[in-house]
Amino acid sequence: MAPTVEQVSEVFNTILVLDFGSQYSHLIIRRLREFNVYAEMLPCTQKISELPFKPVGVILSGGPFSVYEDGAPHVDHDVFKLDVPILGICYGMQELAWINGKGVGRGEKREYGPATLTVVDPACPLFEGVDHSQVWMSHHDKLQSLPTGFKTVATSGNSPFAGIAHEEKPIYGIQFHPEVTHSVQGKTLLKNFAVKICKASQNWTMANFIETEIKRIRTLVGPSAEVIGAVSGGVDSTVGAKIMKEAIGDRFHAIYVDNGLMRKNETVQVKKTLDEGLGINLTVVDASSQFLDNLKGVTDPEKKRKIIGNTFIHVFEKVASEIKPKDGSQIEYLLQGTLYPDVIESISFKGPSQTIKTHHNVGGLLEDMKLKLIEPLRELFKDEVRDLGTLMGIPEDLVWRHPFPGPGLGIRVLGEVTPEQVKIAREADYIFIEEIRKAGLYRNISQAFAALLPVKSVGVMGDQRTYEQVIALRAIETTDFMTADWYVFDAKFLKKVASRIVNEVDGVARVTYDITSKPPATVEWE
Ligand SMILES: Nc1ncnc2c1ncn2[C@@H]1O[C@H](COP(=O)(O)OP(=O)(O)OP(=O)(O)O)[C@@H](O)[C@H]1O
Ligand SMILES: O=c1[nH]c(=O)c2[nH+]cn([C@@H]3O[C@H](COP(=O)(O)O)[C@@H](O)[C@H]3O)c2[nH]1
Ligand SMILES: NC(=O)CC[C@H](N)C(=O)O
Ligand SMILES: [Mg+2]
Repeated sequence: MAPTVEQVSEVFNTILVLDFGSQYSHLIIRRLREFNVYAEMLPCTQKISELPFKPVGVILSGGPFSVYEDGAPHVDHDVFKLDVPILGICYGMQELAWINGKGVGRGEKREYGPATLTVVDPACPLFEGVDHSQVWMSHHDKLQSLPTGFKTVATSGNSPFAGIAHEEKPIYGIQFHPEVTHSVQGKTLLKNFAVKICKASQNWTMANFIETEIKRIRTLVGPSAEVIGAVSGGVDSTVGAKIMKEAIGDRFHAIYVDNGLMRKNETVQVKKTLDEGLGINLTVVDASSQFLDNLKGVTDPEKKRKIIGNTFIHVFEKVASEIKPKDGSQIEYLLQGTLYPDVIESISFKGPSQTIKTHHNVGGLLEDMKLKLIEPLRELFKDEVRDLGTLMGIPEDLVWRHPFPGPGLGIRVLGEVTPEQVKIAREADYIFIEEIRKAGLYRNISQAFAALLPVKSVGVMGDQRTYEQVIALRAIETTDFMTADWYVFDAKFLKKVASRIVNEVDGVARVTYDITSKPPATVEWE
C-alpha cells in the first residue's frame, strides 16, 4: 500500500479562504502568512464534505457578483457544520446575510475608496484595536437589514452594517477589505480573527516548513527511488534542488540544460555555485545545437516558445532514460519549482486567465511524459522562497538573482534566433547588468535585460556610415510580475551604458530604453 503523505495544510493550522473571484483573494492569504498563520485558497464552489483538510477557520472572500443575481456563486451550507469561526468579507458578508434572511440589494450609492470605521460594540474581539481607523470599501450592493441572529458591531458613513457579528456563534461579516494596505488596521483585524478567534498557531515559518517538507518528500519518494530535477540556476529551482538534496541526498540528480540561449558565463557559474557552493551535483547537458537547429528559420514568438518548451522535454526524457537508479527501478519523479501564484491562478474561481504568451514550463508541457512531479514550493510565494533560500544557506547573490525565463535569449533576440544574433544580445545584456551592479542598483530593480531588435538603423562611427541593429534596454520594478513599471535611471547612467554597448558590441549602432509599463506591454518583448 502506498504510504500516506501528509499535506502542508494538514500539518499546520490552516485558515481556508474560499474565493468568490475577488481581485484581492490572494492578498488575504499573504496578510495571514505575514503573521505566521498558514492559509490556503480554494474556489467558493468547493464541496465541504470533500475538503482535503480540516481548517481552523474559514474566510469568504469578496467577489464581482451580486448575491441576489441568478447564477451568482454560493457557498456550500455545510460550511456551518464545520463548527469553526467564519468571516465574510464584502461579497462574503453579503452571502452570509443572503443565507440568513436575504436582506441584500443594490445601494443608492457605490462606495469605492476610503471610509472611517466606528466600532459600536467595543467588546467584539474582531475589532480590538481597530476603532476609528480608515478602511477601504469597494462595493455597490449593501445589507438592507440585519440578518437573522446577527447584531451590528461597526458602522461607517455609507454602511450602517460595516461590521456584523452573530449573537451566539463566532460568525462575522465586514463590508470593507481588511486585506488591502489602505485599510490601516486591516492586518490587526485579520490577526484578531485568525489568532484570537480561530486560535490558529503562529508557527508558519520557513524553518518549520523545511522540516515538514523534507519528511513529506522522504515518504513520497520512498527509501530507494531516485529523482531528477530541472535546475536552471534561478532561485526557485535552486531552492527546490537544495530541499531534495537534504531529503534524499545523492538519489537526487540535478540537470541543467545548456540550450545555447543562456547568458554570458552562465553555465560555468551555475555549475560552480551548485557543485562547490551548495554540494549539489549538477549535470550539465549541452543541447545548444539541438535548440538552435530546431529554431532555424522560425520568427513567430509563440512558435519559438513552443519549440523551446518541446525541446526541453525531449532533452529531459532522454536524460531520465539514461540514468539507471541503483535499486534497478526507473526514474519516476521530476522536481519542479512551481510557486503558489501559479497554483492560485489555476484554482481561482475566475478560472485561469487568457493566455497572453505560452510561458515555457517544463511541467505544463509534460502531458505525454511519464514522470510524476515533485513540487516542494507549490505552497510558497516568491518572497517566502527567498527566505527559505537564505535559511538554507544559499548565497545572497543567488537568492536575489533577477528571474531569467526558461526560453532565455531565444525570446530576447526578436525574430529569427541565430548564433550570431544570440551573441550580440548576450554581450549587450552583460554590459547592462554589469553597469547596474557597479552602480549598486541591482537589488532596487526587479528584472533587467537587453533585447535585440530585428531592425537596422543608420549611424556614423569613425567617419564611416554604419547600418546596424538596435538594442532595447528594459528594467522594471514589480512585486509579482503581473504588473510592472519601468525603472527610472538617471540620464548619466543610461548614457554610459549606451556608449559602452555601441562601442563594445559589434553589430549594434543604436540603443533605446523601453519606457512602457505592464500593462499595456509585457516584461519580455516576445
Ligand atoms: N536551462 C535550464 N535547465 C534546466 N531546467 C531549466 C532551465 N531553464 C528553466 N528550467 C526549468 O524551468 C523552471 C521554470 O523556470 P523559471 O525561470 O520560472 O524558474 P527558475 O529559473 O528556477 O527561477 P527564476 O524565476 O528565479 O528564474 C525552472 O524552475 C527549472 O525547473
Ligand atoms: O520561466 C519562464 N518561462 C517563460 O516562458 C517566461 N516568459 C516570461 N517569463 C518571465 O515571467 C515574467 C513576466 O513576463 P511577461 O510579462 O513577459 O509575461 C518575467 O519575469 C519574465 O522574464 C518566463 N519565465
Ligand atoms: N468587492 C466585493 O466583494 C463586491 C461585492 C458586490 N459585487 C458589490 O458590488 O457589492
Ligand atoms: Mg529562470
